Amino acid sequence: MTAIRYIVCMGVSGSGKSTLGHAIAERMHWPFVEGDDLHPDVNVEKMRHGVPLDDADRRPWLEAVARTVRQWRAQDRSGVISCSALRRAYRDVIADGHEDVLFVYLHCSRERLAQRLADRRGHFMSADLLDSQLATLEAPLSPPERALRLEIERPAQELVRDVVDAVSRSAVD
Ligand SMILES: Nc1ncnc2c1ncn2[C@@H]1O[C@H](COP(=O)(O)OP(=O)(O)OP(=O)(O)O)[C@@H](O)[C@H]1O
Ligand SMILES: O=C(O)[C@H](O)[C@@H](O)[C@H](O)[C@H](O)CO
Repeated sequence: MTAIRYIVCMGVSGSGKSTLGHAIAERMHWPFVEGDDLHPDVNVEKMRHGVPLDDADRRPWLEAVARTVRQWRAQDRSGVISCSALRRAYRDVIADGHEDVLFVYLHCSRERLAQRLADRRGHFMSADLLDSQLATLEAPLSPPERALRLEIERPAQELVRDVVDAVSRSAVD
């Protein structure tokens, strides 16, 4: 099996992608890129106003995420990135035909997600967008995709350990 070199923390808004992504990157000593920082300003304004993004809005953003992974690969470096990557077609853009990308899918109940978004301060994402995010989500199926589903109710340290184990196993299998 191809060794995992890139981790995409994916899931709907508020599922904990940034939080877990940081923790994984720190544990692995890999760089972390916050996928939200790659949105064009026009997307951020839409989300701030509670307007869901569509496929056309997401295209330049997904291309920027894919470019980040491509640059890491060209430099022979590993990395972790957060990106909702809600649909299979979006993940295909990011994986770009390579098998070295693991999608870590953060799963959570709607109630818990709504609570987290309500409690969160200082983030542009409107909590009103949760239902459209859930409607858009196509949960990854592994196989054919290379994905690891994690229940985010579990302690963060355990989630990090599961990801590290998956990466380690992929290097020896
Ligand atoms: N394991 C956890 N346990 C409890 N709360 C958490 C956990 N992980 C994240 N949170 C909290 O949930 C909220 C959402 O987390 P985070 O910003 O990491 O999600 P996200 O998926 O990156 O969101 P977005 O896509 O909207 O940027 C934050 O307030 C964060 O502190
Ligand atoms: O795909 C989308 O609808 C959005 O881009 C979001 O998911 C954000 O990037 C992010 O997660 C918000 O905080």
